[in-house]
Amino acid sequence: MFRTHVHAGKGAPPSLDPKGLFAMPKNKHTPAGIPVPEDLRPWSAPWPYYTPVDITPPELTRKGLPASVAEGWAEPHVTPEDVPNWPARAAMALVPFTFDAYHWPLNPTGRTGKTGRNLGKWGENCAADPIVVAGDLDRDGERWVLLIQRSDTGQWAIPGGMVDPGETAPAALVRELLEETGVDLAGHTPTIVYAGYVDDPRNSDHAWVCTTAALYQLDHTVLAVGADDALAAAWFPFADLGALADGLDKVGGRLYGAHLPLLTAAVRRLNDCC
Ligand SMILES: O=P(O)(O)OC[C@H]1O[C@@H](O)[C@H](O)[C@@H]1O
Repeated sequence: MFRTHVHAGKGAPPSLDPKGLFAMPKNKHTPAGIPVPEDLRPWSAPWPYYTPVDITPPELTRKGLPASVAEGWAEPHVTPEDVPNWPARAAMALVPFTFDAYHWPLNPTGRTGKTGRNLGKWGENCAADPIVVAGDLDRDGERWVLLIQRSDTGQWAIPGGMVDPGETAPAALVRELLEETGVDLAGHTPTIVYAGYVDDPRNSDHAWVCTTAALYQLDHTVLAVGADDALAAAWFPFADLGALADGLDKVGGRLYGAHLPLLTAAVRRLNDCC
């Protein structure tokens, strides 16, 4: 049985990923933050002259925000101080978080070296990630996972996306999969394999992604076509993460590294139950 230990945010161990195919995502639209030494990540560690990089893109500044709000993906609050319902948001959070002295929400993993917002919302942004697996190792000698190629980083990722306002995570799993691949799994009951923080390149000290990742198991692969913000959709070998690395290597692809903990959880679940 394949086993590996993965620290979220650190990528895969070199033995598993000698070619660096599971690298952490780089997003050309998000500047790098300042380096944060491990011992200064916790908010409790004093860092008097901490000056994170503001990663807010033009479409989320005071001037650009109205157009983004009209497009439906951004909330209208220029700073966290404008958000009216922090107690409710904190109570509903997938991963608990605290606030600083100015009542700005603080990233639950600590300092990121980045400030501002390059996500739809301040604080926690909820995503949903459908991990669709086909085939049976004993029956077929292989198992496959459905990935899409992201248009922002060019890396291969789970076909997930953000949960819309008023939408549930189960509904978002089905909607995102359909939008990005054309695969309709409405009516299927998936198994949640991961619920927590995602090491997304757009995360900052005050806005970050958490996700619910759920496993769907199909008997056979089905037709999948990249659509919406996916450049392509394809099935990759998924007997274990080594098989996935080999499959990516064959097409010269790389994994969206932030999804490695989610896929690791899926492999563990599959191998535990079979
Ligand atoms: O694809 P968009 O909507 O940009 O962002 C959501 C995705 O980004 C990741 O952090 C999440 O795990 C999810 O897959």
